[in-house]
Amino acid sequence: MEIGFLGLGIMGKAMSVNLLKNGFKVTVWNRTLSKCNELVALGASVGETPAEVVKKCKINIAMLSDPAAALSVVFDKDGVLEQICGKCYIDMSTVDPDTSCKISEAITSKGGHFLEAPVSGSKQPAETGQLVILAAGEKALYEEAIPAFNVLGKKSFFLGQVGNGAKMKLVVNVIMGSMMNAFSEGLVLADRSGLNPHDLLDVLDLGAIANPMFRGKGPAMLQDNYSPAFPLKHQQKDMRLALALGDENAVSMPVAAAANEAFKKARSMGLEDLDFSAVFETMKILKHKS
Ligand SMILES: NC(=O)C1=CN([C@@H]2O[C@H](COP(=O)(O)OP(=O)(O)OC[C@H]3O[C@@H](n4cnc5c(N)ncnc54)[C@H](OP(=O)(O)O)[C@@H]3O)[C@@H](O)[C@H]2O)C=CC1
Ligand SMILES: O=CCCC(=O)O
Repeated sequence: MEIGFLGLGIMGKAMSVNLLKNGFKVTVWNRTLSKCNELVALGASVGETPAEVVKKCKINIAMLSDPAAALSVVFDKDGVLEQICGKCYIDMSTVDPDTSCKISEAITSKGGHFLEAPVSGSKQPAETGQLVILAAGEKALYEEAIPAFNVLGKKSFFLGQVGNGAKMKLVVNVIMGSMMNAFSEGLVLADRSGLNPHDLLDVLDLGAIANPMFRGKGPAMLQDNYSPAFPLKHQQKDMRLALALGDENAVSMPVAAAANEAFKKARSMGLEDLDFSAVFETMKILKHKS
């Protein structure tokens, strides 16, 4: 199966490398075209534009930063829409349900097939094919994409109509963003009240709230190491989109709203390209001042 892959950021690069290593032919495109070179060295072909990739490949995957990028790659000149008739488009970016529906309607009205399939899991699961895939849209395309999903992920869910994948992803990430804030506050509180925060990590890891995120990110955070796996700017984007979903559905979300403010504060401090765990830095400053 030949797959077109649009967007070679942290996730897209790891996912397309994984597809190549597992025997798929892959044609890649990235806005900054030079990022395609590493993939070419591993056997990928390159398309000069999204339209060129879609013209060549029956199944196309996108992994783009945000709603604006997802819309631009589909609707702009030389975009996906120009060649989509009879072709398949799977958007794995994290976007809001409205963006996903807009893309779906445009693609299907041109005779293309659409699936949204955002993922849970970060850089390392993308490298090792351990993502959790949250698909929704055309069931026949979901079934056709299973061989690729089986390489990219450890489990795929089909969630029904377009928008449900986006909603599930936003709900997961709003919980994750709130947890990261609570974790950061706890680490600062332990430190400022005279405890060893490394002891806190050990205690947490043995109790009812042990989880891979605390276990994986905690030690790095205590060394001020925020090498980006999931960039903070994307986590804040997901908080913003999840809060908008809460707004639409009259769901009061005070915890998420407070967490969003901390991520915004981190962006204002220039931390947007670091890992989202860098929100910890905002807590350190606040506690210093108090
Ligand atoms: N990192 C993670 O842990 C996870 C991320 N996600 C989601 O996956 C998506 C990608 O994340 P990630 O790989 O980390 O992000 P990166 O910031 O590393 O990559 C973003 C990609 O989007 C492209 N892009 C940005 N703006 C535009 C535009 N206007 N037109 C065309 N292309 C554009 C970038 O191109 P260029 O190289 O030219 O800048 C790059 O290929 C996001 O929606 C994110 O929320 C989901 C799960 C985990
Ligand atoms: O959207 C990003 C999710 C990151 C993760 O699941 O660790």
